[in-house]
Amino acid sequence: MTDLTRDALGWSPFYMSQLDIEELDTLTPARVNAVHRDRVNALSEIGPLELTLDPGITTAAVAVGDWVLAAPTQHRLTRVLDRKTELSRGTEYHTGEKQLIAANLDTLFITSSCNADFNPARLERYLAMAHDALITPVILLTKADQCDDPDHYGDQARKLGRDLEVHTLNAKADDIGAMIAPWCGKGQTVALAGTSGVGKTTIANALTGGAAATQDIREDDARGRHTTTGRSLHRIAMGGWLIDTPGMRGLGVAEVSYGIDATFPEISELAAQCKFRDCQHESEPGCAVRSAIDAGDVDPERLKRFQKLKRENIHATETIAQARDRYKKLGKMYKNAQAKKKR
Ligand SMILES: Nc1nc2c(ncn2[C@@H]2O[C@H](COP(=O)(O)OP(=O)(O)OP(=O)(O)O)[C@@H](O)[C@H]2O)c(=O)[nH]1
Ligand SMILES: [Zn+2]
Repeated sequence: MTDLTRDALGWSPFYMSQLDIEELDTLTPARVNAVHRDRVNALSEIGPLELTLDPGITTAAVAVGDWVLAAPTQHRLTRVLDRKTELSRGTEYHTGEKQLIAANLDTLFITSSCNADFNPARLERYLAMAHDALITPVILLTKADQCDDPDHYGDQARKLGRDLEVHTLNAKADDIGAMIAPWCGKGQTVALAGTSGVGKTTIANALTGGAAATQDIREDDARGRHTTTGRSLHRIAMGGWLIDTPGMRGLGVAEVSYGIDATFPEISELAAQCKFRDCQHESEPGCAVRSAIDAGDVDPERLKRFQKLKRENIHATETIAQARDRYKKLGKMYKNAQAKKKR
């Protein structure tokens, strides 16, 4: 039997503090494990629930991993609780809207392989995303068994952060559970990110005993009906939870300026000492970053990738902000036209 107590589901004082006394008496906290067009599924102390949404809440505002309050007898979701962390994607450039990917993750396993897939710039993008969302990143480098010198990759990866956790492994044979147990214990929530073929499914299956591979499961919902739906919050043997949604598999980088600085601390800290506040660290006088590179203290390749990621981030962020402006203007135009019609 799966333990569905609040603690086992990842409940904490952070969520509890958001409830008032009446809510505490009448509503049931539940953790979302599937989001559909018009309803969500959630796990709670009283079992799995299928919930429709109160007016004013749309499923676009709910993510797998969310804690919600449910009125269980009416099978309704009444409120989404504030998130500890959130992963989202700014795909809708026309509206500037974010697409939610996962909520309340504690750890992101950034996965690559000890082969040509290994790419510091790509790993840094994922690191920036995790840092930006305040999610702990852990790097997993698979296919160590197919490589002569896995430590070479491990060492390269460790240079991408301070005290960065990096593990090289054979995803098909190693005891992955034991290796990453500290992040997968009771109530902890994790996800796997990385390009296609690096071994995410293999690792997910090792952690969940195959549950992640089985996207469609038949089970009785709260009303005793049979439902067949894709669930995306999977129980890990050590007591944690793995979020595996299609969105998790195609993460990009946008609006992560804080995360970029946190991913390149040796550069962002020096940048504060540059003579000019908007120093680009190209050829400006009094550039602390350039000095450190000349002195051999900072890797020039890291600076190049830092600058590239910053440029891309500004581009994406501006696009979203500009789109918002445009839509505001459009909205005004529309209102004016309506007002004229009425006159
Ligand atoms: N030898 C070896 N093979 C591995 C390892 N990790 C994964 N594989 C193999 O690599 C292939 C791809 O692994 P998957 O787990 O499907 O990769 P994925 O990241 O889930 O790929 P997508 O589903 O496309 O995102 C499979 O044939 C795995 O058996 C490893 O550490 N060592
Ligand atoms: Zn500078």
